[in-house]
This record gives sequence, structure tokens and C-alpha cells, in this order.
Amino acid sequence: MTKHYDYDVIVIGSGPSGRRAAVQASKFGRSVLVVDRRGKVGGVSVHTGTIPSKTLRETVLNLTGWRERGIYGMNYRVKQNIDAQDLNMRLGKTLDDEVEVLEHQFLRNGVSVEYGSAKFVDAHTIEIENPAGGSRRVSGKAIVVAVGSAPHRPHNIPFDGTRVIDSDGMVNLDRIPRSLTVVGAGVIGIEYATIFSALDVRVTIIDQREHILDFIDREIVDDFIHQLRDQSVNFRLGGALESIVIEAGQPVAILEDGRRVRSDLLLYTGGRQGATGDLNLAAAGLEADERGRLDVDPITFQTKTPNIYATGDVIGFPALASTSMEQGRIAACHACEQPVPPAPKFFPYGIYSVPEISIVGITEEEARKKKIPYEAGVARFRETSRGQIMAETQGFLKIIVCLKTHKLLGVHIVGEAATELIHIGQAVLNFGGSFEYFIEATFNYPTFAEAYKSAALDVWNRITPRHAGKGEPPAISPESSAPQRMKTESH
Ligand SMILES: Cc1cc2nc3c(=O)[nH]c(=O)nc-3n(C[C@H](O)[C@H](O)[C@H](O)COP(=O)(O)OP(=O)(O)OC[C@H]3O[C@@H](n4cnc5c(N)ncnc54)[C@H](O)[C@@H]3O)c2cc1C
Ligand SMILES: NC(=O)c1ccc[n+]([C@@H]2O[C@H](COP(=O)([O-])OP(=O)(O)OC[C@H]3O[C@@H](n4cnc5c(N)ncnc54)[C@H](O)[C@@H]3O)[C@@H](O)[C@H]2O)c1
Repeated sequence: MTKHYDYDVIVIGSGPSGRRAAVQASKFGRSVLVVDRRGKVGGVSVHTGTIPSKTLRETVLNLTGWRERGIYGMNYRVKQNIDAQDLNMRLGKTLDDEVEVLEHQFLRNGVSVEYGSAKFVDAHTIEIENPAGGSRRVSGKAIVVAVGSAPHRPHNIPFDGTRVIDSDGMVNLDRIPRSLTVVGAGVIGIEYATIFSALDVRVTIIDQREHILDFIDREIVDDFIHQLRDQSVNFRLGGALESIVIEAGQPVAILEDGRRVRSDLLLYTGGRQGATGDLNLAAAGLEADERGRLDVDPITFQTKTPNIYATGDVIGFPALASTSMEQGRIAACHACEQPVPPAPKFFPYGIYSVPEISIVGITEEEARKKKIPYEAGVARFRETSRGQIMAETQGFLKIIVCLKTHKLLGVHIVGEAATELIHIGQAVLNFGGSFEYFIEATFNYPTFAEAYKSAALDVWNRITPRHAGKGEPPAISPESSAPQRMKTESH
């Protein structure tokens, strides 16, 4: 006899992965319940993470006139006195709009939403404690754990919500500090550090590591750090934090080697951990690792209890809104016994710092480590007409190309629109294209995208022997030899 459940799919968490899982399952005609304890849909992504930080960035760039400073000088400002209210106004509107879009999406797709904190009773049943103190039990044939993550808060950090805060505390600041210390130079720390530096706040970045952003191509990071130093950002790298004390009302970060950094506000961004603490995982036959993360099958996103799936930040790397959404969709397909779409080989990484960084594919360092013969081509944004128009003096784009097959291996960008531009490279990579595509293709003019063509020509110039009187690259036809070689060789 088939067992009856209240819902075909229960999703715990309404962030990017939970939302995608819920909508996908409902598109397959399944009954779906989403449970979230926040009281509003959207998850960390909408309320404290991706959307607030990116809205803050956009507000700061607009109000400071950052993008125009190349033309009008570093003292140029659109609004002279920018205060916390200026920053929060746009934030409130954006978040409200996001929530409305999500609520409407759930409604249109017949997804039920219930607010309350969920915990397992057994592998098919959860108990939902609602904010008023009551509770009820519901059962689901499949359960998707999409509870996300929360800032890691070590006991020795004196968080007080005003002088020492984590990234959740950056939403709705009641004042703009004159100086900011950021402890932890991961993506979150770097994004906020550079956004506040663009506001002319004096920023110091502390990290125990000697090298920051070690998954990014070194040349990009070196250029990025150079630009930040030029903006007067201070770095205290290679020294772990020993303690934080409050002196004369200001937080002072004391490093193991004795260095001290005093500021108005200290932001601690030393990593995140899976929000599994309240789930009573043992009742469902599950346990989390020391960072609260769940282990899953990388193809189906099933946990070791097969009807329970886990997606998004709760499974750890890469912990992005973008990848979380795809994980949610795949888990829903599997839970609804539909074909599971394979995840594309390459996904981009976007760091919304000032300036932006975005990457897809492998770095030069990885190419060397894997002993892949490669060549790199670089194009500076200032060499494009768009760069001239926008007075973009700094950004550049770099492509990595396999010397044997001419296939594109990686794209690395620092500068304006990097997080948008990267998708051109991503498409070529996922379709297994060669760098000659960029030479042959016609791009809109004037655009930053032309930098792909210049970088490809840079590669061409480096790998093609020069003959007297033949300085220009020949027109490369679709029948030219490089794409032919691609079919038989592997990179
Ligand atoms: C400051 C910051 C900036 C970021 N910027 C970017 C970016 O630019 N690009 C990008 O791709 N990613 C970014 N990220 C990462 C991105 O926000 C996360 O990868 C994404 O939100 C993870 O989605 P998720 O589906 O795991 O759920 P989350 O968005 O983490 O949401 C989980 C939800 O589950 C709910 N929940 C938890 N436990 C329970 C329970 N027991 N019962 C009921 N509900 C529960 C929570 O209330 C929450 O609403 C950023 C993150 C931060 C913190
Ligand atoms: N644009 C984006 O895609 C984006 C933006 C923000 C966050 N995220 C995601 O959020 C996740 C978490 O980011 P995060 O930056 O909090 O964590 P992280 O783990 O990436 O970085 C933490 C950093 O803090 C340092 N650190 C930790 N403890 C320290 C101490 N006591 N003293 C000095 N340094 C210390 C570590 O060396 C590390 O460099 C990332 O995995 C990322 O994928 C993505």
C-alpha cells in the first residue's frame, strides 16, 4: 500500500536553493510546502547577504559618483554628505520588491508557504514551531534541507551589534563609520571593505593568510590589491587576530604579533557555518560536520537518508546564490523522479568588490600545476573605446588558452562590468570553443566586450611566428586548422 504524506515535497528554507527546488517541484505537478523561520521569504540571499550587499554597493557607487571619478577627479561626489539613511532608503525598497516577486512566484505556482522553525521528527516528518509558540507536524515524501548558513561567531569576538558586528549587522547600519576594520579577507570581507573605501571610509583589512583570494588568478589579485592600496586601503596580512578590546569606545584589533588596529567599527567576516543546529538531524539519521554542513551525493544532492536532499550553503563550497539555485532545481528533479540535468562544467565566480572581479575556468597557476601548455592574452579596458568614454583606466581582461588545442581554458577580469562580461567567456568555455572565436566574432562597438577580441589577438600575436610584411592576423575561416585540431585533442 502506498504511504500517504501531507506533501510530495517539503522544502526547509526559502533562499535561492529552496525557492528553486519548490518551484521546480510544483512545475512537475507536485504538492509543495516551503517552511521558513524568518517570517519573510527570500533567505539570507535577500535579507542579509547577496541582495543587500549588492544594493549597498550600487547605492555607494551612484551617490559617490565613483564611476565618474576617472573624468572629474577623485574628489568628485554626486552627493556631498552621504549618511546611513541614504544607504538604507534604497535597500528597503529593493528588499521589499524582491520579497514581493518571490511571494508572487510561490502563489502563481501553487507553492504553500508557512512561517516557523522546522525540525525533524523522523525522515519524513517535521515539526514546525510557529512564532506564536504553537507547533504542528507535517509529513513529506521528500524533504529538501535548504537552511543555508549563518556567520561564524567565535566566542572570543565581543560582538555587540554596534561596534563589533558580523555581516548580518551591515544591513541597516545607523551611521557610517569614519574608519572600519575588516577581519577576514574572504569574499564578504573584501566586498564590504572596498564598498566602504569607495565611501572614503578609512579601511584596514586583517587576515591571517599572507595571500588573499587564493582561488583568483595571481595577476588579477596583484592588480586588485594595487588599486586598493592606491585608494588608501591598509592591509595587515599574515597575522591572526589575537583579541578585540574596546578602548575609549572604539574596537581595537590586536594581532598575534602585537600589531594593533583601532577604528570606529569592526566587521568580523571569518567564514560561515551551516544553519543545521536546530534541525534535530539525528531523528532523520543525519549528522552535520564541525561547520554544520551536510554531506550529499554530488549528482543528485541526496543525503545519506535517500528521501532527504540538501542544497545551497548548507552543503558548503561553492556557497553561492547562483550555484545554490541550480542545486535546488536538480534536487527537485531527482525527488520528482524526473531526469536529472547535468550541472555545466564551468560556472563563474563574481566578486562585487570595487573594482569588480569575475572568473571562469582555470587560472595560470592551475594550468602550470596541471602541466597544460598554455598562453595568456591580456586586454586593458583603457585600450577599448568604451573604456576611453567611461574613463576606465584600470580594468583588464585576461584569457588563458591551451597551446595544443587553442581551446579557451579560463577568463579572468578585474574592472567595471566584470561580473556581466564573464558570461561571454563562460559560454565559449562550456561549448568547448577556441580563442579564435573572439577574433572572428563581430562585437557591438564601443563595448568592454571588445576586450575579448584584443586579448585573443594578444594570444595570436604571441603564438604566431611573424613574417616580414605580414603583421596582421589572417582572417580565420571556420575551416581553419585550430578548430579541426580541437576535435581530436582533449583540453
Ligand atoms: C554578505 C553576503 C554577500 C553575498 N553575495 C553573494 C553574491 O554576490 N553572489 C552570490 O552568488 N552569492 C552571494 N552570497 C552567498 C549567497 O547569499 C548564498 O550562497 C545563498 O543565500 C545560499 O542560499 P540557500 O538556498 O542555501 O539559503 P539561504 O539564502 O541561506 O536561506 C536559508 C533560509 O533558511 C531558513 N531556515 C534556516 N533554518 C531553518 C529552520 N530550522 N526552519 C525553517 N527555516 C529555516 C532561514 O531563515 C533562511 O531564510 C553572499 C552571502 C553573504 C552573506
Ligand atoms: N560575490 C559572491 O559570490 C559572494 C559574496 C559574499 C559571500 N559569498 C560566499 O560567502 C561565503 C563566506 O564568505 P566569508 O568571506 O565569510 O568566508 P571565507 O571563509 O571565504 O573567508 C574568511 C577569511 O577570514 C580569515 N580569517 C578567519 N578567521 C580569522 C582570524 N581570526 N584572524 C584573521 N583572519 C581570519 C580566513 O583566513 C579567510 O581568508 C563564501 O564561501 C562565498 O562563497 C559569495
